[in-house]
Order: sequence, then structure tokens, then C-alpha cells
Amino acid sequence: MQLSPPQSQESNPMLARVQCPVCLRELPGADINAHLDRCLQGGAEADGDGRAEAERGSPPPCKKLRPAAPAPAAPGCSPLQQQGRGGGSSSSIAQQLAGKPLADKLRPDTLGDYVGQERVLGAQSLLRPLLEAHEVPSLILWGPPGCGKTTLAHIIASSSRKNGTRFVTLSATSAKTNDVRDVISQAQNEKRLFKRKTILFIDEIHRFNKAQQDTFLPHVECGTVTLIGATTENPSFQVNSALLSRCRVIVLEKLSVEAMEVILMRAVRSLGIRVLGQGEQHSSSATGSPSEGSEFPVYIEEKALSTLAYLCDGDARTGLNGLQLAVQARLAAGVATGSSTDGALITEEHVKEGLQRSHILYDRAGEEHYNCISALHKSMRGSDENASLYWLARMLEGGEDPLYVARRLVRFASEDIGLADPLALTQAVAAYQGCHFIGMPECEVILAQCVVYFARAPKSIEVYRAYSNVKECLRMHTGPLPPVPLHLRNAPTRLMKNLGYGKGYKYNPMYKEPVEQDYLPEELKGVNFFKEQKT
Ligand SMILES: Nc1ncnc2c1ncn2[C@@H]1O[C@H](COP(=O)(O)OP(=O)(O)OP(=O)(O)O)[C@@H](O)[C@H]1O
Repeated sequence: MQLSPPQSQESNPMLARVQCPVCLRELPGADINAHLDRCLQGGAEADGDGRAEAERGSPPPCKKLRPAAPAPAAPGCSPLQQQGRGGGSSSSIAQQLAGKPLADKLRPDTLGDYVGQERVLGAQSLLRPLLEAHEVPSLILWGPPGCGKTTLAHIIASSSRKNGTRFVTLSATSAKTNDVRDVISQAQNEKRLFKRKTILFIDEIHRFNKAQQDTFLPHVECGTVTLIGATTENPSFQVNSALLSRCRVIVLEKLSVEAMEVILMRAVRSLGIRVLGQGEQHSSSATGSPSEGSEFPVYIEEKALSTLAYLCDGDARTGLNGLQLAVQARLAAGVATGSSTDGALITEEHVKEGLQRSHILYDRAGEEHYNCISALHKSMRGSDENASLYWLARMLEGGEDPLYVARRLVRFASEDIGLADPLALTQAVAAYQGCHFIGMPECEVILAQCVVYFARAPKSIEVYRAYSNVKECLRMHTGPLPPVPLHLRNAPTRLMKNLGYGKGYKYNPMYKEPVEQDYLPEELKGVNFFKEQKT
């Protein structure tokens, strides 16, 4: 925490004892910020001073509120590099790959290490100078998975903490409205007492419902908190329009192949893996220069890296996970066979396997995406429940957005099942909401249930076809559209009544027998859209 401590009589405020303005206890200036955080949340203990609290280690303020970032790494040096480059050997690489996923370990801390996204973060962009000046506006970061939304928030967190701003993280998948209220009240206290700003980062903000989003709207408006939301979903549909209008929407793109190559190259360098150009031999006897100090050097083909950069489809997490699995599999194979002198070589095939395990090959924006959804639609239409499930799983296991599939099911419910089973639409909407509430992987079975229901359901395109006929009729019409017949018009004013609006209209409930009355314009009299065939 970087808060300026409250005034003390002594010249060095960090050494002087100061009084906490909340609980009025005295404690060393150096401890005031840590103490204050706990005190504002009612967590400071009644006895002892701030140092004693710090030494005892107090519990995190709230289970769902975690401080945003770990201790910053030295500038320009990734955590893996900090672990030392004595590596290159299988044992040190295996150690580095243990624990947290590689993607997390390599998450950059500074804008300088953030790769790509030139359009929104380049030197000419609006955002970059603001971030560099620590003037962070409320932002919605919108982009596909693994493109760097959380990473950008993490960088903002690191730099804003240096500036004395608090940074609090909530995940919309687990946080409750009360958690948001807690953050807001802390932010109000901080602002009122210490003029200290709070940035609230909400991951997957689209998972918050409207009421939850409403909770922080006024506080964003009056500047109590600066909101940074991350979402993979189009914010126009998923974020309150009032909230949206108070935030800048930053559209992050899939990382380019070149950007992915930079990220992967950085990863292999951090691990101490040597990259082999085309035609280079990997054995230590052939190169004469195994990785320094390694008993079992590890190499990767340049081609393997470029293939990985291409196949991960702009998702850095997928690329780094694929690399990690490929390396771990090769190391395990080396250990199992006891081979040692020539080291391990990671080829294109190995990274494909690594990717296949972490992420079934599936191009979410490319042709495969459309091919698979088309195959699913046709299998359900053909009432083949077996094939329907297969295509669903191909998409979900490949990383498809479950809400995309759910939206297609809503459409299918009306287009193909229609009034043959009107409950299908309810099923589809419920499936969409279920997916929205719980996300992957739990929502996969919701979609599977809906898909099988649809494959088994009776089918009718009666309404779909009739509506297409109406659209066709409108499209083919030349000249002005026929006026609404006077008797069908509402007549809320005397003038309208005088003009004949509503005149002659037969109010059906007043009649025992079926009413003879025209509802179509005069020139369409007798047209039946349910019988007409669309040409
Ligand atoms: N622009 C980038 N520069 C460098 N590394 C990146 C970048 N984007 C992502 N990464 C790497 O990929 C990992 C995953 O990225 P991140 O968590 O930021 O993705 P995201 O967009 O928040 O994805 P999701 O929507 O799935 O949460 C990071 O830990 C980091 O190692």
C-alpha cells in the first residue's frame, strides 16, 4: 500500500508513531496503511500495534476480495527469468514448470512487456498516455479469451499501486452483491478520509446481473470507484447501458501470429530452452554446444514455435499451455527412457499434441466454427441425437463459447421445432440462462440436454415458412405500403374518431359467434401466407 500516512510531529513519518483516524490507536507510521486496510474492514485487533498485526499476519480482508497483484518483478525481467537462467537442463525446466501454469507465471507487469494490441495501446492511442499518467478512466475491456484483458488490468494494478491507488479485484462468477457493497463502502471511506482512489476490477463482468451492475453505477458516476470490467461478451448486450455510457469500451483483438511468436519466444527463453533453426541438429555432439550447465538439454524447433503461434488462434493462454504440456511430455518421456546425452527435442508434432490436449484443435473464428455449428443444426433437424451430441462436444471441447451455441439453439427452437413443441423455446432460453449463470465447464450438460431434447422433438417449419412468405411479400411490394385499415386503428382522441379511426371495428369478445372481419389491408385480401410457397 502506498498511502501517505496521516500527519505526525516527527520529520520522518515512517518512523514516527501516528494515530489511526478510525480506531484512534497509535502505531508506527510505516504500518499505518496495512493497519488501515484491516481497520476499515473491522479486522484490526483490539490490542497490539500495527507491527504486531503485520507479524501475526492477518487474514485476507474478505475471501472474495483479493489484493490484485503479487509483488512486482524487477523491471523487464519475467518471474521465470528471476528464477535464474542456470536452466536449460530438464530438471530446472521441470521445476520451473511446476506449480502455477506457465501463462500465469509469465503474465507481464509492465506495459513495456505487453505484446500487441497496438490499435488500443500503441503510442498514438488515447489510452496509453492516460495509463502512463496514472489517469485511469473507467474501462470495459472486451475481447476474446486469452487476448490479454486480465493482463492489462494486472499491469494497471501494478502501476496504480505505485501511485497510491487501491486496486481491488472481484470475479463476477463468485462475488455477491454484498461483496460489491463492501468494496464500495471501503472505497468511500478511503476517499473521504485519505483522498485515496480505488480501482475495482471485475472479471467476467457480463456474469453480473442487471441489479448487481446497478449497485455500482452511482459510485462510478460520482468517482468513488474507477471501474475496470473484463468481458468476452459484447458489452452492448451484457452491460447496463447506463454503466456502459460511463465507461470507455476498449476492444482488444485476438493476438496476431507475430505477437504470439514474441510471447512464445519469450517463454522458451525464460525456460532456457534453445530454439533450433531449420536444418540445425539438436544433439550436443552435433552442435557441440548444449545449453550451458545442463546434463539433459532441451531444444525446440523454430517451426514448432511458429505452428503453435498459428494454431492457438490468438489465445496466449492456449499457446502457453500447449507449450507447457509439450515440454512436460517430452521431459517425462526422456526420464522414462533414461536418455540423457542428446537431450530432448520438441518438434511440431509434439506441440500439436500439447495443444490437442489442452485445447482440441478448433478455429473459433474460422471455417471450422461454421462447419461445426451447421453440422449440429442439421443433425438436430435430422433427429440424430447421437451426431448432435458429437458436434456439440466438438465445439465445446474445442473452446467454443457456450453462449454462442445456446443462442443458436434458441433460434433452432423456433425455426425447426416451432409449434410442433412450443416448449422447445422455453428449453432453449432456459439453457441460455443456465449457461450464462454457471459458465463452462458446468454448463456443458445443460447444452447437451437441450440438444438431445431438440433432436428428439417433433419438427415444424410452419411458422418459419409463413413468416418468410410475409417478408417476401413486403420485399416484393412496389410503391407505398397499403395503409392500416381504418377500422383496425386505435382512436384515443376525438379528432381520430372524427377521422373514422376504429369505425366499424367488431370487438370479438362481444360476439358469441365467429366474427366476420378483415384484418389485412384491402389489397391483400384473400392472401394466405401459410399456404403461399416462398419462391
Ligand atoms: N498482450 C499480451 N502480452 C503478453 N502476454 C500476454 C498478453 N495477453 C495474454 N498474455 C499471456 O496470456 C495469459 C492469459 O492472458 P489473460 O489472462 O490476460 O487473458 P484474458 O483476455 O483475460 O482471457 P480470459 O477472457 O480467458 O480470462 C497471461 O497470463 C499472459 O501470460
